[in-house]
Amino acid sequence: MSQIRKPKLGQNFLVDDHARHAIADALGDLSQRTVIEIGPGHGAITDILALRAKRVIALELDRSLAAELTFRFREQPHVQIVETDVLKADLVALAADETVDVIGNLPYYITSDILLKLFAAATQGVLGRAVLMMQREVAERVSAPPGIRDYGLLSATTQMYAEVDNLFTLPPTAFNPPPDVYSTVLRLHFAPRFAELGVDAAGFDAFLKKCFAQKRKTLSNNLRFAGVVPETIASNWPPQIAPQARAEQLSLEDLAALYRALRIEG
Ligand SMILES: C[S@@+](CC[C@H](N)C(=O)[O-])C[C@H]1O[C@@H](n2cnc3c(N)ncnc32)[C@H](O)[C@@H]1O
Repeated sequence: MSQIRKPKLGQNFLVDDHARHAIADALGDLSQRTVIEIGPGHGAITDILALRAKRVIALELDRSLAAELTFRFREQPHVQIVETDVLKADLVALAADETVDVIGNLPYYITSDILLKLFAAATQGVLGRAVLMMQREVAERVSAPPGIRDYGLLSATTQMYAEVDNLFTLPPTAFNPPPDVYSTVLRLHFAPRFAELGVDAAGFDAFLKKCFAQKRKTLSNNLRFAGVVPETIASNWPPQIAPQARAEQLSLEDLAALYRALRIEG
């Protein structure tokens, strides 16, 4: 391949044939689905999607890779290659009133930003599922249940928007060039929980940031530090939550109950 790799764009291309099929398989039957692929690269996953999906929209920032794929799929109108930064793409407009799925061996340097972008689209109801490969340590944080060491703001935020399955982990040798880290594939089934838990998305997202601001602090100290009046905390603290609890120990149900009790805005 004549392509010059751009390490800054997270270009570690998947070369394990079994793995690229397993990633596509994780989205299930795609014959009636539109799939948005993030960072198609040389098309390791795109080639499989093109055979299986009703429609594929692949978003690639690297101009020469986008040109390579545009040429390769020039006679397959159901495969659209868009040269763009995924963080600037309008996913809701691309979905065009359908519920679409997302797939991607992500550029790891912007994993969190991509997740936040997907969550915003999920609140618009346009996303079904996503199968995403990311650095193993990040995947462990995303999928950790409360009370586990890895559980934190990223876990709580993700789990407000989606059910998360940790599917499998790949060694660096599955890629060319091999990255320095192991990689894990997660499947997200988007099902935002805000209405069910009686909270508003923007306010509760901001509240979670306050709750998890400093891991070493108790939850009530984090809230005080964020400017919540101590009397408000003392008089509204739900009885089921221990006064010295840390945010990392609490379920989303408990955090939502606390948010409702404190009626914290923004
Ligand atoms: C880890 S590689 C995966 C490539 C291919 N899907 C594979 O599995 O072999 C990440 C890809 O994302 C692309 N990329 C990096 N930053 C991007 C961005 N902001 N928007 C869209 N694509 C991006 C890179 O150019 C690269 O092709």
